[in-house]
This record gives sequence, C-alpha cells and structure tokens, in this order.
Amino acid sequence: MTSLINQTPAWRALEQHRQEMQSVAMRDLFASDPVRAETMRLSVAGLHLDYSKNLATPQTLALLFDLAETADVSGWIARMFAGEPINNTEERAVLHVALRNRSNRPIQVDGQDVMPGVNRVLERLEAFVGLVRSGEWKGFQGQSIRDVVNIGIGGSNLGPKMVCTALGAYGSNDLRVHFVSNVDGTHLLETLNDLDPARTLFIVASKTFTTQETMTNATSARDWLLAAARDPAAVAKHFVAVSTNAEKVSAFGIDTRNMFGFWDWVGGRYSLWSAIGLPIALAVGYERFVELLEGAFAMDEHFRTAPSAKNMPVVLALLGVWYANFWGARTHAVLPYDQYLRLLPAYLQQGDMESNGKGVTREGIAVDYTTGPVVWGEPGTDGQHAFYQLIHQGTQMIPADFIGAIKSHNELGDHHLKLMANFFAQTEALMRGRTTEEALAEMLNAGVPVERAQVLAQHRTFPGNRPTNSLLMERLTPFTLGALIALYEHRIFVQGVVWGINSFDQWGVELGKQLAGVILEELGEGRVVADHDASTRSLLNDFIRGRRA
Ligand SMILES: O=P(O)(O)OC[C@H]1O[C@](O)(CO)[C@@H](O)[C@@H]1O
Repeated sequence: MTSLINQTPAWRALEQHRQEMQSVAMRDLFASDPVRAETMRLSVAGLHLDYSKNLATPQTLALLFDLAETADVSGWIARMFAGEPINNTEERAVLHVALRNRSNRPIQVDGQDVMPGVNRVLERLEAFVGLVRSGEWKGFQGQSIRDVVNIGIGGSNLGPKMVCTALGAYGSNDLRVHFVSNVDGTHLLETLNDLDPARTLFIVASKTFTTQETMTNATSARDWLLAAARDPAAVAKHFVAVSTNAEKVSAFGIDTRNMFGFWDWVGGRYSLWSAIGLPIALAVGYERFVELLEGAFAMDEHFRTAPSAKNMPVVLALLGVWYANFWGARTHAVLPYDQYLRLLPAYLQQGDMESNGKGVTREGIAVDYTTGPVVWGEPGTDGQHAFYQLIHQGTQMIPADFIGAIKSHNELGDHHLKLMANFFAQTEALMRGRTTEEALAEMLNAGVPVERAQVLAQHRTFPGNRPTNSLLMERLTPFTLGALIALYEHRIFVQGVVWGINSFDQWGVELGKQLAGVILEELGEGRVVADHDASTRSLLNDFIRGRRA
C-alpha cells in the first residue's frame, strides 16, 4: 500500500467510531452484555487471554478487523512465513519463525530451503551443550566449566538473559550463566570478580561481530583469561562465538569450529531462538530449549492460520493501534505478576521500540500518525507501589498487559494467592473505577463527617475505563514462555504492518554510533576540541580537562 493508512476509509470509520465511544463506560458494557467476558477471550498454546476489559464493542473490533484487511495483514503474514524479503531496506527475509519451525516444513530463501541449515546448528548446539553440562568440556587446567559468561548487547543479550531469568526454576547451581553487555568496565569486572578463569566459558554473541561494546568486553575478557592461563591455546577452550560473521570471529582469535552460526534473515532482537539462545540451552538444558521453540511454534501456527477475529497476536495488535491512534495513548505497560518475568518489559522495549520506533513508511514517506509506543513496566506488585497511581488517576491513558500464572514454581504459604489477588483487583479497579457517589457513600458509611467526605470525594474518585489485557498461563514453563514471546513478536509485526512501516530494520541507532566513533578518537587524543556544537564542545573539554587533573 503506497498511501498512508490514515487516508483510508477503514481509518476514517474508526475515527468516527471513536467519537461514538467517547462516553461509553466499560462497566456499562459488562452490564449490558452478560456474555462479554466469554466472547472476548482466546486460548492459544497454554496462554489464556481475556481482552474484555478494553474500550471496545463488537463494532470496534469489526472496524479494527477492516483496518487489518485494508493493511493486508494476512498477506504480510503469508509473505513473512514464505521467506519473502519483507525487510525491504536491508533486502532480507524475516524468518525467526524458521528457527522454531518444528514441523520442518520447507521454507525457502532465494530458492534454498533454510531448514537443513537450521537443524544442523541445532544439532551442534545440542552436542556442545551436552559436553559442557556433563563436565566433559574441560578448561585449560582440565577442569569442568562452572560459569558461563555471555558477552553481547541488544538482541544478543536481552533475549537470552530474559529467558534464562524467566526459566530460573529450571536452572541448576552447577552451571551459572552470567550476562555482560554494557561497555562500562564495571559490568565486566563485577561479573568476573568471583569467577575462576580455569572454569569459565565465554560466549561472544554478536550477529555482526563488530559491535563496539561486545568486542571491547570480549577483548578484556580474553586478557583476563590469558593473564591466568599464560597460553594462547587456552582461548579455544574458553571462548565460543555466536555470529553470522565467520571472518571476524576468526580474526578475533576464536577457532571457527567453536562458532555457532545464524543468518542475516534473523534480526538481532528476534534471535534468541537461534544459536544466540546458547546460554539458555546451557542454563536449562537442550531439551528445555527445544520446548521453548515448540511453544513459539505453536503460537506461530496459530498466527499463520487463525482468522483475524480469533488470532491472538492480531487482536492484541489492533487493540494497541486503537489506543495509540484513536485515543492518544503514547505508552504501553507490560506488568508481569511473576518474579521470573521481571526482565520481560526490558526485553520488549527493544523488541517493540527498535522495531516500531519508525517515522517513515516502507516506501520512505513520513507518517503523520503515531507509530510504536513507549513500552515499559515492572513486575507486580512492585509497580503498584511505584507508578500505578498515575495509571489509575493520571491524565493519560496507559493500556496495560497483566501477565500471570495460575500456579507458582514457588508455592510459599499464601504468597501466590496474595500476588494474584492484586493482579485481579488491579484490572478490576482499572476497568470499573469508582464514581464520586460511590466514594462519598463509602466514606459516609465509614463514619467520615459529611464535610470532610465531600472534600475528599473528588480525590477518591477513579475514572476507570482504563484498558487492560489479562494473560494467564497455568504455569510459566519453557513452552508457555516460548508462546508468550512469539505472541509479542507477532503483535509488533502486525502493528508495523498496519502503520505501513518496516519493523525489521534499525537505522535509528546508527547516527549515535557514528558520532561516538569520532568522539572516542578525540577523547583518546586528549587535546582540547574546537569542533561540535557549543554544548557538546564544552562537555567534551570539561571531560578531557577533568581526566588530566
Ligand atoms: O548482535 P550485534 O551485531 O552485536 O548487535 C547488537 C545489537 O545492536 C543493534 O544493531 C543496534 O542496537 C541491535 O539491533 C542488535 O541487537
């Protein structure tokens, strides 16, 4: 589609409908439709979604599905799964779905089935993980590996780190997995402090193998190892690489026999299913890693085949579009009521914001409507005691996803009941709100003097009508986690399709990288600089003088 989506009749119909929805209260929608909750729910791959607490009627949904059809969402889904080069600015296919294609259905890129290559890497991963976990893989002193340090950043860090944390219940203390991403030396040094070089394995994870932060950390880690081993041959026993760039891996000094490859059709932020997931397989075992892939595959199959109205990622994506483009929502909160999912919001920040933080369409036309939201969140119940005030009574709408499990991995007394009581109470409160009359009546019943109650009533009024989605799973397992991540990946994709943008490039991170390269040279030279804008110049010169002092 070359015209902007907001120029279409489907968009205009939604604008019109938005006016009609202005005074609709969600609590009335529930009151007038006794089967609302039953009709607005979906279950897929162990995930149960209740989307009835949204500012949406059957007509809203019908209009949103029209919008999806106008944007040709189903066509784009088919194109992605068919391996077409839908990442047009980089002329690449987008095939993270091939990495978890457990059916082995052939998927062609440039006339070649990618599945044999995917399976070969998986076999190599399985063998390697077996060696390390069984203790057969030995370090330079002939000892087994006790600590694994993944060195990577962005997609080469956030995904595996989030999944390792989420599957904490499946890990073991025999093999501890650490993640170093920040170029701040503190991150590496603090991590290495307690580690024994003879028993530490480094995974240098970088799609490009050129990323400044990762290469700097990898070089310092290699120095740390060699300071103890005093033999360059130790590198082969303590360093493996995950990359698409064999040449650079070899130039760094890692034997390419210790390299696990992936492909340019795997975007960094979609790569945890590839060999980038090696730390996951090391932490929880190869079989669990495969269960993660299977969960994602189940969601992929649903996404590929279900009609829009029954398609969980499509429904969630369209509701997000509804709030972003027709209600002025600028952010989207992800609120896991599960301590193991505490890194999910940070992971989704890259997944969503690097994907849909775009201002031009695939064809390069500037858009004049909102695209990707700011994604943020913290686990419940911590978030409740920090920022929920604004979600309940602030002046902006913040659509939120509540995610929780029916059974905890750590059933301790009534902790889980208390945790989930908060989950349900918050979504109910956000939907219902409390009218001024209700607030007043409550206070009067509690014996608050009339005058005082009247003063406080406004403060104790909750507007309600704040949209939430509730996602429940029986238990957080590798399978349900895989499905959950894939759900969000596809939600992001569908939103990108509706907005007409390319969700799979990330040119916006380049300029800062380029300028940092120039400034790094200047800092290295340590001479007073005369270039740059006045602000940057004085900051640089203060820094340079401060370093000399
Ligand atoms: O895996 P690499 O090539 O080191 O890249 C790391 C990250 O850097 C980016 O290119 C930009 O931040 C991300 O897209 C990517 O996940």
